Amino acid sequence: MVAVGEEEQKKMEKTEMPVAREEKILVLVRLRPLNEKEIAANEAADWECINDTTVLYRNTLREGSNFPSTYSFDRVYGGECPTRQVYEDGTKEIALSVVKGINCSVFAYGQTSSGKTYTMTAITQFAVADIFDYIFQHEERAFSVKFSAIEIYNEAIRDLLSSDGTSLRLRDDPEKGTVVEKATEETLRDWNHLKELLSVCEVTCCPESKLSRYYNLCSTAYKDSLILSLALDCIVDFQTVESSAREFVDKENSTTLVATVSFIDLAGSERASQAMSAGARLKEGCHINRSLLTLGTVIRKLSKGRQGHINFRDSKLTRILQPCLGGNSRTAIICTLSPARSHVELTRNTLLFARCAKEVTTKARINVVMSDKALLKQLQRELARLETELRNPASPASNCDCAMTVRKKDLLIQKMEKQIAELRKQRDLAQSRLEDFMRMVEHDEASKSGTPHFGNHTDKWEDDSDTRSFISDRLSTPPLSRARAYVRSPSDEDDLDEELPRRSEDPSEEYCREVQCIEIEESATVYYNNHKDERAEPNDVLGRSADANGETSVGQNVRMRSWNQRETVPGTSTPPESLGTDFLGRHKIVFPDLEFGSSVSRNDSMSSFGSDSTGAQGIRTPLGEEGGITSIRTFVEGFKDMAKRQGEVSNAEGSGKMGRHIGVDSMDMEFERQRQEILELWQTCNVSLVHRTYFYLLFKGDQADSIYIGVELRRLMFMKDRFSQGNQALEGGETFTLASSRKALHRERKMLSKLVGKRFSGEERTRIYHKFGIAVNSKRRRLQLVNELWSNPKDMTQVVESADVVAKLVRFAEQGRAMKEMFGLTFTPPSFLTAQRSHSWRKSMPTLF
Ligand SMILES: Nc1ncnc2c1ncn2[C@@H]1O[C@H](COP(=O)(O)OP(=O)(O)OP(=O)(O)O)[C@@H](O)[C@H]1O
Repeated sequence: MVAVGEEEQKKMEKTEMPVAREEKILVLVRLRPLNEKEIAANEAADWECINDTTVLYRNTLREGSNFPSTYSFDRVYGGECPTRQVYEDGTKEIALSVVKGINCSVFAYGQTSSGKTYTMTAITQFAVADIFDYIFQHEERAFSVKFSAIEIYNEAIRDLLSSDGTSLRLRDDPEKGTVVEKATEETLRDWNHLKELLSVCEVTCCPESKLSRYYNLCSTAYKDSLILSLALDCIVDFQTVESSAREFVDKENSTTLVATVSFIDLAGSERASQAMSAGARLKEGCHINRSLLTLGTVIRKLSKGRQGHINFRDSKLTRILQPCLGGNSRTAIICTLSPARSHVELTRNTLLFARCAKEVTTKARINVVMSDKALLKQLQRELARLETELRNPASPASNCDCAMTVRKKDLLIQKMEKQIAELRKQRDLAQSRLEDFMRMVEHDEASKSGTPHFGNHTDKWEDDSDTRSFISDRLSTPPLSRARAYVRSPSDEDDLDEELPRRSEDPSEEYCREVQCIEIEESATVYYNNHKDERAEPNDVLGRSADANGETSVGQNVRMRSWNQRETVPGTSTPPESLGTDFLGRHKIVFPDLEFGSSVSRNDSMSSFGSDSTGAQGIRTPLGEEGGITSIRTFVEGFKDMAKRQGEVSNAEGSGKMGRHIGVDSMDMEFERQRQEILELWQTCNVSLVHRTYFYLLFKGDQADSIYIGVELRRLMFMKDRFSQGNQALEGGETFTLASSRKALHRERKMLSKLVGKRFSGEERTRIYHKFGIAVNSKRRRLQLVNELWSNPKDMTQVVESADVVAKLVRFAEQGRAMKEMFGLTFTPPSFLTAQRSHSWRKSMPTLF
């Protein structure tokens, strides 16, 4: 083996060829002239090379066909073009790569008598001559050229340099890939020696083989060879070239460049149907068909990018050609064509093959083989280094390695400890939820059997850490500061989906924070403290009292805040920020978002418009210069009317003037009407689903709840009015429109959809999907579900089910009064009011879970 030094190898790699270079197969097309027979048969030449790269089909009679009329390749050559040019243009560069340690191959593909052998004969001669030329010109390098030749015939491989005629086997070599086992290799001395060897091949090859014809062809210009070509798969000439710089020969640390150039003359590409179809010929036809069909399949698959299995092993031909087709080789394919009209289909097939072939890439690299000595030396060096390290663990290098390893391990341990802690947390949480669930079951059973259950709920409340923290958050954090914590600029909106999960691992916490309160500070307690024993003025649950002018005013700094302080959910905002008393003792409402001033004194005499039983009429007035005032007035009017009605009802009931039966009926109807209106307004104003759920579950239509319901109704009407006028609502420095409220609702639905998988088991989800008419296997079913939630205010069953689902998603536990207080409405209505029966919002709560 001849060797080159490492230095030299590096130099070659740098300057002449990268270690591995990906390139497409070079595809050349050669169109031969009409042969004598074709001319004699008056054949027309339908194909023409119109420039260096394009072949044109010029049969105008067939213009209507679906086939393209032009085909382009790296180079095309017409009939007049000599083989020398075909060789010089591209093939030479590829073939000579072998002297630089790069495998290469040149093969000819085409139908019988299209000129494959004619071309390959010359190409092989030119290439071998040039290789020797190169060798002689580079005396500083030591070359060795070895020659071998095989033929593949009926899927049998024969060694053409051996006379015993036994068929050779293919072997998969871990380093060299597929090799022909025991093939004779002759070291070439010069060009004459090659000619001698070729004559040996001529004797040993199949009498009908291509090689014998090859030599015949040298003296014959034309031959009809259809049958002969079918009798042979291909002839492959291998020339293995090894080289090194002479100065490194026999040096211990030497390496060798080894590469092979293959010249492959394939059989005709005709289909088996064109083969002779009897006896031994049929068998030959089948083999040929198999080889060439496999070649076609392989090329087609490779041209599509090597996806899936490539069936190289389906034929001997493709096994041998594997490196040339997609591996470590530079490859040129010369596709030969006949221009005759009678061969148009075969010509097209060849062109299609060529088209695919030009998409195939190979990745050739310089093949460096180390001599045994060099390899041994390198291994010894490596061994010595490892031994030194073992003997001396304190060496700086190993110390450094150890320290690095320890650091890595430490980090890993830390990470795992965090994971363990997280898993523990999750386990505890799961446990507590399980306990909750068990309590709920117990509670349900207890309530069925008539046992009071509020205590159970209280237990649940105390045990549910999420809910507890939520409630304590609500009660301990001032609503406005909480709101500020969630203020977003409009530009943040688009990022919400990405941001929300980062803000909190559990999205439900976000929702807990979103549910805010209306605070009527002091009023309730003040009223209650002042009037708990004074049933003389029981009719004003707002704590209003008649002033000197007989006007009714809101008592003791009744201040209102939003049910939902989260500014990104405008549907839940409440317009008046505060109601206070002005210097006259009359009560003022402060609307920081209104343009006409920060404070408007309320004077009942201004209130010329009447409100209906709900106070809804006046609110239709637009918020203009005057309209804004009237809307506010209406808002306040509503409160008065509401309180008045409640007073009347209470008085009537208290005095017994109205029959209880009549009172109950009318209140039921009123409650129903208000409820329906609120449900619809929630939908219209895009109110948060969590808010709807909390409100729905907390306020059941008890007498004590009527104030909340009234406030909610007015708030929503006010909001609807603002939105319908295209106005914005300002809340905590942030403005909202109907569109932004819709966006906020959309975001909320998305967040809720993320909780569906967390909060419900598979079985529960199936039941819920079923209830909401969502196909269990449909795409994005969670999103479908949350889109359905609270979507139809007229469908009470859906409302009830939606409330249940959302409550479960945000882990709401019905806490009655405690939750109401969390909302900030801390009225304690007089006992005669609370003594009434309830009109439940939740008429029938289906069992979902
Ligand atoms: N470019 C050319 N110029 C002149 N004659 C050519 C050319 N190409 C091929 N021929 C002639 O066409 C005939 C068939 O060529 P050749 O035997 O090389 O075809 P082939 O494709 O190898 O066929 P087969 O598959 O049967 O081996 C030969 O007589 C050859 O001399």
